[in-house]
Amino acid sequence: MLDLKFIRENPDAVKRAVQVKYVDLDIDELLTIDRELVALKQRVEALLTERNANAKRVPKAGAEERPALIQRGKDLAEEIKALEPQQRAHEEQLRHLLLKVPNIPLDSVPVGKDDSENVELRREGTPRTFEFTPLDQVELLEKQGWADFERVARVSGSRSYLLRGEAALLEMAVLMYAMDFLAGRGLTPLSTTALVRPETLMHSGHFPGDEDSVYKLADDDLMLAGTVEVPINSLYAGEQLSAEQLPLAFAGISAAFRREAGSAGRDVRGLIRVHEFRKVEQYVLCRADQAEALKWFETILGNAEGILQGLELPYRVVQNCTGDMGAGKVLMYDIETWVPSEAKYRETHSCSYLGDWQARRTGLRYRDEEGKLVYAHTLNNTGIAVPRVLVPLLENHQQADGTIRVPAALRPYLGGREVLGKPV
Ligand SMILES: Nc1ncnc2c1ncn2[C@@H]1O[C@H](COS(=O)(=O)NC(=O)[C@@H](N)CO)[C@@H](O)[C@H]1O
Repeated sequence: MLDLKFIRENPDAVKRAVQVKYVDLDIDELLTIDRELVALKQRVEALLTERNANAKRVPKAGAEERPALIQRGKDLAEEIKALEPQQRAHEEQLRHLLLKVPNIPLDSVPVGKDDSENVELRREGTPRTFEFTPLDQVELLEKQGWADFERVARVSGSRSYLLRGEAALLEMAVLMYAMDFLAGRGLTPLSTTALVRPETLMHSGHFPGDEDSVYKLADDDLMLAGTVEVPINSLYAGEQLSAEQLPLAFAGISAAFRREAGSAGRDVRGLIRVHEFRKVEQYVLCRADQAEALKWFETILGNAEGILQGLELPYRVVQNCTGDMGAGKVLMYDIETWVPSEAKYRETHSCSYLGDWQARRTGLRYRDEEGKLVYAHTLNNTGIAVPRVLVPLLENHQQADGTIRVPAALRPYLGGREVLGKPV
C-alpha cells in the first residue's frame, strides 16, 4: 500500500506502475473517491461545529428563542447522522482500492508482460555433460525406491509426494544445511506455523488477488500460508519498533501450502510443483532507507547463491520484468537452477524488495532518530525450498549406476554419506 499523500501528489507515477504491472485499477476513480470523502468529512466537521455552537446558545437563550434552537440542534444531529453511512461506504471503498495500488518499480526494472520478458543477469556454474544418458527426477526416485507417487496420490490426491529412505533424509539434510548456512550468516533461525489469520495475507500483499491460491479452513477462520513470509511478516504487526531493534533478519522455516489453482497441467509429475512443501525463508525488516535495503537485497541474494554453490548446482540469476514481479515489489530477482532432464533453468528462489508497501499494510513502524514514526522496509528471499530443489540436486549429481553423489557441504547432515542409493 502506498501513502495516500504520495498518490495524490504523484498520480502519473502511480498510473504508470498500474500500467506496467498490468494491475486492474483506476487511479482517477480512487482520487475521486478520496476527494468526495474529504468533502464529506469537511461537511460533517462543519455541521458538528455548528451543532456545538448552537448547543452552547440554548441555556443562554430566552424562552421565545429556545424552541427554535433546540429544533435546530435536532435537525443538525439528523443531518450528521444521515452523512455517516456515506462516509463509511467511501472509507471502505477507498481502503479496498488503496490495497490494490501497486508499488513503484525501480527505473532499472525492465518493462514486460510476463516471465518470458525477464532479463538474465548472469549464470554461475556450468551444466554438466553426462557421459551416460541421465535419468529424470521421477526415474531416479523410483529406481531407488525413494518415492511412491501412485500410492500417495490415493491418500492425498494430485500434486502430493512422499520420500522414503535416504531421500527422506536428503530432504531434511537440505533444510538443515540451509538453516545452518543462514544462521552462520547472522540470520535468526525461526520455526513457525503456516496456520494464519486471514488478515495476515492482506498484510503480506497476497490479498487481494491471490485468494485462489490459498487453502481456507472455514470452520476456524484460519488459512494455510503459501510461504512462511506471511506469518513472519505479521509477527510485529501494529507494533512500534525502536530503531535499535532493526534490522530484523530471520531464517524462517515452516510448511507451505498452495492450491496451484492456476497451474493446471504444469509440472504434474514429481517434485517441482506440489500442494504442500517446506521452505527456509529469508525475511528482513530494516530502516526506511533504500540504500540500506538494497544492500540487504544483495545480501539475501548472495546467501541463496552461497547455498546453491554449496550444493554444487549450476544456476542463473534473472531480473523479473514489471509484469512478473507482483504489485508490491520495487525490485525482484529469481534464481533459476539447472534441471538436466528439462535442459533448462527452473525457478528455485525469488528475491524481493518491497520498500514500505508491505510494512504500511501490516502496520510495521519504528521510531527513527528524530523520534518520528516511520514505516519500515521489508525484503524476502527463498533460502531453500524442498522438494523442488531436490530435482536439480538428484539429476545433476546422479552417477551412471543410478546412485547420487552427495556434495561435500551436505555430507555433515547425512551422517557423512558421500553417496546415496544403491547401484542399480
Ligand atoms: N507449489 C510449489 N511446490 C514446490 N515448491 C514451490 C511451490 N511454489 C513455490 N515453491 C518454491 O518456493 C519458492 C518461493 O516461492 S515464491 O512464491 O516464488 N516466493 C516466495 O514464496 C517468497 N516468500 C520467497 O521465498 C519457489 O522459488 C519454489 O522453489
